[in-house]
Amino acid sequence: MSAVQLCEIDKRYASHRVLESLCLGVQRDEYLVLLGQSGCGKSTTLRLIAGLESPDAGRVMIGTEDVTAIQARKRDVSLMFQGDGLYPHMTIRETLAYPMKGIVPPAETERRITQAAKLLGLDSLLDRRPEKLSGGELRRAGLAKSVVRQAAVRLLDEPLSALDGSVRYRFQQDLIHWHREIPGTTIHVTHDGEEAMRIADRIAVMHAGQIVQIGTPEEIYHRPCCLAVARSLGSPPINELDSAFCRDQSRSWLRSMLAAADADDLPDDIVVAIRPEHLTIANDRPDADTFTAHAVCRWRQVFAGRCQTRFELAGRESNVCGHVNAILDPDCGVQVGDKVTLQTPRSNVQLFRRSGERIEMP
Ligand SMILES: Nc1ncnc2c1ncn2[C@@H]1O[C@H](COP(=O)(O)OP(=O)(O)OP(=O)(O)O)[C@@H](O)[C@H]1O
Repeated sequence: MSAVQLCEIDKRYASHRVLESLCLGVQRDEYLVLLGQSGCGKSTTLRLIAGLESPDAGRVMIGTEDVTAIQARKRDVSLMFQGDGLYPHMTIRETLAYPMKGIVPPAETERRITQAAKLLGLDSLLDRRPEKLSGGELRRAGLAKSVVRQAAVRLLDEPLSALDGSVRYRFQQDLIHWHREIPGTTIHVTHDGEEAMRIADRIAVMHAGQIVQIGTPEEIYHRPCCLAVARSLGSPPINELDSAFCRDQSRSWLRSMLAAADADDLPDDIVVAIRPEHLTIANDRPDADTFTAHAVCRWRQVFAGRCQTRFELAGRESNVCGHVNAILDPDCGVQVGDKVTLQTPRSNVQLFRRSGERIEMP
């Protein structure tokens, strides 16, 4: 059974259509990350689930209940906004206790606050006001509000934004720990593909007001349904080679790929996409099934056991017809200025139409 279900949701602000026939099913107890570029409608989707916005069409289900017309405060949902959402004039303890006043017995309120403080390492900070906390502590205190609320569905809007380095890493671990320790369904919004990959059970990718693909991080990363999804994950981003490159070097190879896929597209209308970590340096003569490209190394940096490189692709008459990023073995010996042949097995090559649609390979 789905914990949250959005069915055919439309949402407009004046004449601006933000969500269009959006459908999303979130399973009970899963950690779902809603990933998409700025402005694609992620926060609006969270606000609709929380009941802070109403859809123009469609239904919002929480569990088996249709909550489309039910007020926010009557939904079993908590929402952590961008930022911490703390009250400057209250201590953290008072802020956490405030929403439970008159609703939850004092002993239970105290138990929940103690549990949240222990879970998030806030014990010694409960009697401080927000001004006396660091950025990471503020975020943990903000999350504690969701912990004490004990809602079945927890919504987090960009919870890691504006945190950097170790603080960000620590808070990310806190989120995973909290989700495992306190059962519930978590929906986390971000535009950061790496963050989504590290944290999600499943990722739902949004584009232009719709969910375009939903799946495990592995599925989304390795089998994106379109170029927009392929671009949303991976750092450095997926390499996209267009027909200018194919005309010069691998046109017949690409024709055979298209024939194998039973696609009648012309090579000129195709984008060849390869993840940077899938490229290696060819030492022997590659077989006919292998993708190859002649390239010149223009940048190289070894960092954290990875050799990040950028190559110019050499076209006919030595003109430059594109660039690719590659993550190579630090021992591969490639230096800036070296002329090499890059290669990858056919199984690592993904083909897309210029319109963005994926061409399935057999
Ligand atoms: N109350 C509002 N009135 C008018 N337009 C709005 C309102 N709220 C959001 N929008 C518009 O709706 C679109 C989607 O906004 P939303 O905040 O859902 O996007 P988002 O994907 O969460 O973006 P970001 O990652 O930048 O927060 C944007 O173009 C935004 O300007």
